[in-house]
Amino acid sequence: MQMRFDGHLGFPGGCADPGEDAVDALNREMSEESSRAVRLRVCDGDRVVSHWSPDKRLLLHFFALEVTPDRLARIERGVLAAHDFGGEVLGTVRVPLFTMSDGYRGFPSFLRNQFIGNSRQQLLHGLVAKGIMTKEEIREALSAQPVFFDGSKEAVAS
Ligand SMILES: O=c1[nH]cnc2c1ncn2[C@@H]1O[C@H](COP(=O)(O)OP(=O)(O)O)[C@@H](O)[C@H]1O
Repeated sequence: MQMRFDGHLGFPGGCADPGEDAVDALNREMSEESSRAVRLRVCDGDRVVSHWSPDKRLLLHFFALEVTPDRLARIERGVLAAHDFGGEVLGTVRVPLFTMSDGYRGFPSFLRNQFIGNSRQQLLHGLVAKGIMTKEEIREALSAQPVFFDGSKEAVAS
């Protein structure tokens, strides 16, 4: 994912310009927000899910690409030289997909960040759709509570 200018996490992407379809728009946005050294291109078959936001009157499409660890590292380094780096994009972050022995640090803790739009929902949906996590693992992560120094857990509002 990426840290945005507004302090929220989100995915590379943005609104389509007039005359663009979702695939064209995402490929353009990725070339602005991501590495030019590593050419990232999606096609319609990479679309995982679409959500309609009645409030914003936006149709939000989520695409996923599988990359090797080496290619991911090149993408991350390349973002530092991207057109939008330091402006709209403040950097990329890897999502920790593990949970530590306290039952909270790692993925559950990551989910407590601020996410733009429905990007948290897109992340969770994508992890299940791609077989990376089960729905049960997602449920557990969403209900995990932080552990404080004295061993107590965050009070859950009733
Ligand atoms: O990663 C994302 N997932 C889902 N929705 C997002 C994401 N990033 C931005 N949005 C939503 O898309 C809309 C446009 O976002 P933004 O202002 O970043 O696009 P822009 O790059 O076209 O200016 C906002 O309503 C925001 O909530």
